[in-house]
Amino acid sequence: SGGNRVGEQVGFRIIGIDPGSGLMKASAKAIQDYGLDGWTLLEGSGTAMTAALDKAYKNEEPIIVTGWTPHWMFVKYKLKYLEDPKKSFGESEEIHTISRLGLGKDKPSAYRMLQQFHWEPSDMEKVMTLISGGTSPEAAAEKWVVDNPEIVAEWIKDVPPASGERLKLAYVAWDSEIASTNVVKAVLESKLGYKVDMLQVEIGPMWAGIANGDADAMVAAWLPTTSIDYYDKYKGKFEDLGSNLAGTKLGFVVPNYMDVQSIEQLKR
Ligand SMILES: C[SH](C)CC(=O)O
Repeated sequence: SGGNRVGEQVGFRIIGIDPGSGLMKASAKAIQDYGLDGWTLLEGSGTAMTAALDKAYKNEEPIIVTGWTPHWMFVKYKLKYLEDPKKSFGESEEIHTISRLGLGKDKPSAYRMLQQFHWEPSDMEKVMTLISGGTSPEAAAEKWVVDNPEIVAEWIKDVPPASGERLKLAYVAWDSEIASTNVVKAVLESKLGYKVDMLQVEIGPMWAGIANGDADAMVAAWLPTTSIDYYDKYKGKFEDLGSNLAGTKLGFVVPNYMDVQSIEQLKR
């Protein structure tokens, strides 16, 4: 069947990202749901996954990666999601902003800005694409802030400055969260006078850091499904400030030059 041909072409391997991510959990579920016996989901990182994709794409070689939207890879390459009729990857979700308990009292300006932070997938992809092209995350974020004064004005509406106060943002090194966290930092610093530290950690320590107060906030909670394990584990020990982006997607992603359309075709 098609699964054998495509499977043989990619060595029955799917190139994944960091093991704790919800995307990897959903990917393992898809392998189970579609009966993909003999297939291996390779653990790694977002960076390693995009490096493998770049190499394969340049040589027009077959590859299957775990992918998500928003992502610059859909701007840079001609890619498609494999159809997921069993909905192993769930529905489109939202990314939520999460803060430690008490942030609203201790740092009201940052708290208010974080509550008002909301943008579109196309906004995030602009920053991600600049970064993937070699611009530093800080410079890409600052450029986006300068280029989008009306959106930024919404985020800081009725927010008094807090000159010199410190704030700690936790994040996981996914290209989407590198973009969003740097944009939030740029606005907090340039518009509200905060000194922002960014703490890059794996997903588990990110949630633990918010729950134990080591970090003030993060803008990386994909919900209601992707981050649900951590959301449930730390329930009551964080504050959900709501959605900062709507319209995400998760799945298995392949270059358009591959003749495969659905996850079902991967079955041996
Ligand atoms: C990889 S997505 C940016 C988020 C997640 O999988 O938890």
